Amino acid sequence: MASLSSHNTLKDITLNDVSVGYDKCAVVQGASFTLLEGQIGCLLGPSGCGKSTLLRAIAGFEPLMSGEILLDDELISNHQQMISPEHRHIGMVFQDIALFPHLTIGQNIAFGLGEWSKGDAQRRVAYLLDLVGLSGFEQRYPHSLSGGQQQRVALARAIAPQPKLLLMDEPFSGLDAKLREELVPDIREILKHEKMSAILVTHDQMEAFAMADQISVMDAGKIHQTGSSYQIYHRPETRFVASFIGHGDFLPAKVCGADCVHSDLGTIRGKLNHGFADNTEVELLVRPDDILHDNDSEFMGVIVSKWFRGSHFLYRVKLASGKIVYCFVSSHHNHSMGEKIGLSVNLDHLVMFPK
Ligand SMILES: Nc1ncnc2c1ncn2[C@@H]1O[C@H](COP(=O)(O)OP(=O)(O)OP(=O)(O)O)[C@@H](O)[C@H]1O
Repeated sequence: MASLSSHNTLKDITLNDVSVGYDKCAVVQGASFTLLEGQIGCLLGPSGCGKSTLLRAIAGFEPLMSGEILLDDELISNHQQMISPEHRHIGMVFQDIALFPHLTIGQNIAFGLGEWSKGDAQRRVAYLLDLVGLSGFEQRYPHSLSGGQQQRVALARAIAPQPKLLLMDEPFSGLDAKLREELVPDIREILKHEKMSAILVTHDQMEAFAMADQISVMDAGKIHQTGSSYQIYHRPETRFVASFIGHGDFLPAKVCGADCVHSDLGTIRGKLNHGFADNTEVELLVRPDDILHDNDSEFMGVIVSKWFRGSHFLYRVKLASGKIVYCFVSSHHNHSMGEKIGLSVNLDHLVMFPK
């Protein structure tokens, strides 16, 4: 097995057409993306779609069936060879925090610094304790820390040896929602401060939005789209991405020109995502914030469900055609169930899929 020649610098990672599986059966097929130096990537998808398998392949725990993985243009895996995990200079953080219970917090963080001089290791530990907000905890033991504090230590331990890349497999899923909400932006800030390239695995899109610069949305072993949070929410490239990310409905529509469609909510104008011929029957993605409560509109719908969300209501509204759509309305407009309200659509890009 080969070994990487250099480390302690931050690197791009590229996956080219990677397939990984168990017992000759591929569970990840044709995965490709590049993550630039210092960026945080995310593999986002439902349970069982192959996120952890792909992450394990990047770490060097799973061989590739085909394709290749490059770290700073250096081949680390293809179907014939793989650099062993310990020679990849990749750090890992898991859901199961797994700190060493018999070692102090300082010793836990210093665990991967065996080749450093004692003085350098001490300085690195002190620096990281400060960075993760745990100065003064060096002599404590893991059991005396909260779950969030332990996860900060796990992060400090993983980045202590300055890996080329940090891999995080559902690192926040064992924490309660409130703690997660506080910890996720903190961890992002720490990684950005360290200019650390990282890949996060999660099935939680809010976590992905809060953490990642680049999200790869996966389903059934395939990456459907890689892009920013904005791109995957507003410019989904597949029907799966459109339905998995955020709330949304598909409105039956018919193309009526270069920039318009006819629908149950009238003629809607906007830029088309790709060229459909006139009269093509399509499904138009409409998000709750695309549908406006409009008393002047001729298009009416009946409220069939409502949720109070503080600043606004999320209504489910049944159109004359029987189609039901989401609609955000300011919480000053407290309509009753069964009430009819006027609706109009405000879209600048029309995201459509063939029917
Ligand atoms: N060691 C293994 N041997 C055989 N099949 C496996 C193994 N590990 C995972 N699988 C299968 O591979 C598929 C993908 O699993 P994987 O754990 O990668 O998905 P995931 O997206 O990370 O799911 P989750 O979010 O639930 O952890 C699943 O069908 C799973 O049962």
